Amino acid sequence: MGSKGQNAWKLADHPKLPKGKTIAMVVLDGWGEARPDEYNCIHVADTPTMDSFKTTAPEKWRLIKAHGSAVGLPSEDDMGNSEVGHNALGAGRIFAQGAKLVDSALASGKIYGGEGFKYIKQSFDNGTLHLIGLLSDGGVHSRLDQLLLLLKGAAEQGAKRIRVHFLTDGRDVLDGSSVGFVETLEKDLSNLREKGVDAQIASGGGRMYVTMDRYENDWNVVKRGWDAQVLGEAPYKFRSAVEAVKKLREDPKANDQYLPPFVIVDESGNPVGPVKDGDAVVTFNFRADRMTMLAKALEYADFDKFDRVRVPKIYYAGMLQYDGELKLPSHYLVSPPEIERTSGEYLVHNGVRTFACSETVKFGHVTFFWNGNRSGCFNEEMEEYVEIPSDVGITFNVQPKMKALEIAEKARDAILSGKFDQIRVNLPNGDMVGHTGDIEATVVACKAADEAVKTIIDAIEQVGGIYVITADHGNAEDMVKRDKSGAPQLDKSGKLQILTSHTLKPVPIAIGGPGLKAGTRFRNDVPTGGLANVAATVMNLHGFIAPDDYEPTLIEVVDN
Ligand SMILES: O=C(O)[C@@H](CO)OP(=O)(O)O
Ligand SMILES: [Mn+2]
Ligand SMILES: [Mn+2]
Repeated sequence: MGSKGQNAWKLADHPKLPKGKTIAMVVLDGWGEARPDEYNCIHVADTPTMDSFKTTAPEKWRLIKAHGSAVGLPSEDDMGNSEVGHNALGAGRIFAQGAKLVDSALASGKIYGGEGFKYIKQSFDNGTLHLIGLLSDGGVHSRLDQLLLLLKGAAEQGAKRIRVHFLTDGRDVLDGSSVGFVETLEKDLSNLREKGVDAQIASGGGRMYVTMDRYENDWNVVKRGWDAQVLGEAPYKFRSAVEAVKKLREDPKANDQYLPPFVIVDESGNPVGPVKDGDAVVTFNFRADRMTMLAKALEYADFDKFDRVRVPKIYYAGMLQYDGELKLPSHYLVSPPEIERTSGEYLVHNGVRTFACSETVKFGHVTFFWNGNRSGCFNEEMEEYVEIPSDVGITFNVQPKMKALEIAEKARDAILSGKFDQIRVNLPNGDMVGHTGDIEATVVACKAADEAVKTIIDAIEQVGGIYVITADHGNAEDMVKRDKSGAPQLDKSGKLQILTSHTLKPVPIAIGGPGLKAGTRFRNDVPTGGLANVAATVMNLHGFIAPDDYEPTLIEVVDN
């Protein structure tokens, strides 16, 4: 529990809304609102439940912002993502997020005076500095410009030998863009070499196949990365990284997200950058979920998830600290946002019993991210978190229904059990299948998510409860890259450019159910409302007024 006294957690009663209603809080992952055309999979799909909210009760349906400054990102060109989206939903306030904090630490130079940088600097005289992370300008997990600044800064601070181990993206940026990012990186590294720094790329692989698994769905992914990055072993060996990516992409089934691991070798065929005793490692992603597993492998003495074979004694720092509860990693270059006093923590102190559920690939979204990047419950007696195992080793276009039905059934049972006041789920389909770029499969995915919503609201109907249905950011509602006028863009060969990434679109929020007091509706004086306004809204529906510093509620109760 937090350090505040019990009284400080007490929420004031809402003057009009009762306590004790069962509330379903549903987050459709990657479900935005966009023009209804053939590349909008939500529009194409049969989604009668989600449609009905909009058409039958417009005063209980609206759009909210889910990108840019509304979720603490540096600019309005930054698409939303699950981390910042669920942070905002759960915390009820907008925190300057990792991307922004790293930008300012680099701009001011403060990053080099911090504890984390001083720690890794100990390797600079005799060791190598390794940088591991996602190579793109997507801005969801990392950013190329930040990596380039860090490389330059580290060299100025005395790093003499640098090795970069990159993961290709194709998920937050267009598939195929990896080659350009590697070329840019190579150029910067060659500038450093001209200045006398021994700087090179040492290994690579696609983010979804190498290193960036999350929530312990498949440790093999992290192992493939470990073997290449730390041990210097991989099925493919190349003399140059640009050549590696180009060659591996020649396989007609290849894409940036799933490139196999490779290492760069010297003229005698030896890997140029395995990690050795006395080296430093920095994982340069600012976002937590897909770096936590590697952080554990790099940091923990006791580790049994795979055979690490060789565990070098290194100075390891994360770009940020990824898990505030586990204090993982213990060294980091930039302090993470301090997301405290989240709605989940308030609600347990006010007697609200919570059930949270998703499948593995989104499980931490409604637990870890929701609770401000903190693993575990606040109070085990008041909360139950249920994880449904995700399918492993597949791309989700082959299984577009994912575990939506199972999640909905768990939620239904939790609602009907009477044991919980809040039932919180994430439905992954629109996002996970949207990221594959497979339009047909994404249509199936959207329908499955809609059916899951139906199961949940039917249960709410039975117990006289309330539902709040929203999303964390867009994805499935737009599957093509567009020009300024909104027309789909073609690539050089005349092919449609498929958008695998999230979008800048707003997301819907709908409230309803038999437990919703008559006269409850969306206010019209918070037109710029965003995800951070949802926490106060949900607190109201539980019968409480949110703390003063929370973003304002979206609802009002008018006397009929
Ligand atoms: O898969 C992920 O890591 C991101 C995209 O990079 O998606 P989301 O934010 O929806 O988790
Ligand atoms: Mn998401
Ligand atoms: Mn996503």
